[in-house]
Amino acid sequence: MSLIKIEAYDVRNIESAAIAPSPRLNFIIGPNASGKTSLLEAVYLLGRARSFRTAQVSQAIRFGAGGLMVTGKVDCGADLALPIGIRIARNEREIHFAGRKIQSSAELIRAFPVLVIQPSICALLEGAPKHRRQFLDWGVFHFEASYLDCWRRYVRALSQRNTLLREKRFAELELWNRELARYGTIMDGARERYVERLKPFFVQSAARFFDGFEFEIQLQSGWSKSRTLEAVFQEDAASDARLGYTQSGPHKCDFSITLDGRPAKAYLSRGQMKLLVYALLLAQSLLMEESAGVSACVLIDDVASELDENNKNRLLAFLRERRSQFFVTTVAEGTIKEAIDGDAAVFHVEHGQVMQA
Ligand SMILES: Nc1ncnc2c1ncn2[C@@H]1O[C@H](COP(=O)(O)OP(=O)(O)OP(=O)(O)O)[C@@H](O)[C@H]1O
Repeated sequence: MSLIKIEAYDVRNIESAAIAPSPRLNFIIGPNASGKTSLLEAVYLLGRARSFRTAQVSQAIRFGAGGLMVTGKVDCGADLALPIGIRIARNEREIHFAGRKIQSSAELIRAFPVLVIQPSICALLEGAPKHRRQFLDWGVFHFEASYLDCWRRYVRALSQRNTLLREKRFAELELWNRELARYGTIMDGARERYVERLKPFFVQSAARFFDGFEFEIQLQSGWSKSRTLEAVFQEDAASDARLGYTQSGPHKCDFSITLDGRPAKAYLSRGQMKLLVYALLLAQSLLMEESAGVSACVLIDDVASELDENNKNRLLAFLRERRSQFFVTTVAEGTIKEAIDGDAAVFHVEHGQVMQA
């Protein structure tokens, strides 16, 4: 899936921009603070209905404007291009896809899968486990149609169980323990399958940046598999009640990456960590491209940051081989010059104005 047209209004410093991107590589070039990230933000909003820069999407509205709007056309293959659009005002949000208004951002996420790689992306491996759960869940969501429903039911049951624990209403726990175990077990199975699918693609993409390193992804389910999930919830009820929350379960799931059996994040340099995260996210897009029959649009903000010439060139060579759509920003045209081929589109951004080269 790729965006073949995009119009953005009042997104950060962009008052209005209209571009016709390439279905493959798109380079966005401009000085600091010109609006390159703002353009990526517009694309991200179309696929996620939220910002990748801030938790409050309203902060993406241009100063002084009442709301922002992004519209586009998604090429779904087989000569089918569907309109997509989002409008965000301070207290309301409206999403349209294929000519109708949609209520949940889940539909949008499915319609236009978008991934972002930004300078702070190392948080994926170095930050809190919630980043890694989001990474997994976004991936699983595109493979298993029932996953979202299951995840929602789990979250609801978890919240109920935590309330009962805090209020010491133990007689009512059993029902929620069962509900939680039922959906938690399904979620765990889906995450395990996803990681198994991802592994060969991760090995493939990591091999592009690291010579002779053997990385492995280790999934931690969130509880010790020596007990069933239902047994965990039943047996831990007393200690959970003392804490006031459910200590174990798929909501505590995490994964780590090891290098020859050691935690990679303890040994790699900053630049290597960045490459490892690149490898992980590109593996996610590769997996989609090869197995799910759809491809994600990948946004790469400030491609040259922290990468040496050799690694940056390896990355660009890798992108050129892919069928996915990429939007890549840089401050200096020289950094990406060699990757500009006949299929690529180049955009220059200055003071919030976007010009197609
Ligand atoms: N809501 C907003 N309204 C107007 N301007 C904003 C808003 N949010 C951020 N800006 C400004 O928009 C400008 C462009 O920011 P952006 O992050 O897009 O720049 P950039 O080209 O990616 O720069 P860099 O290369 O430094 O990362 C900045 O001056 C920023 O302060």
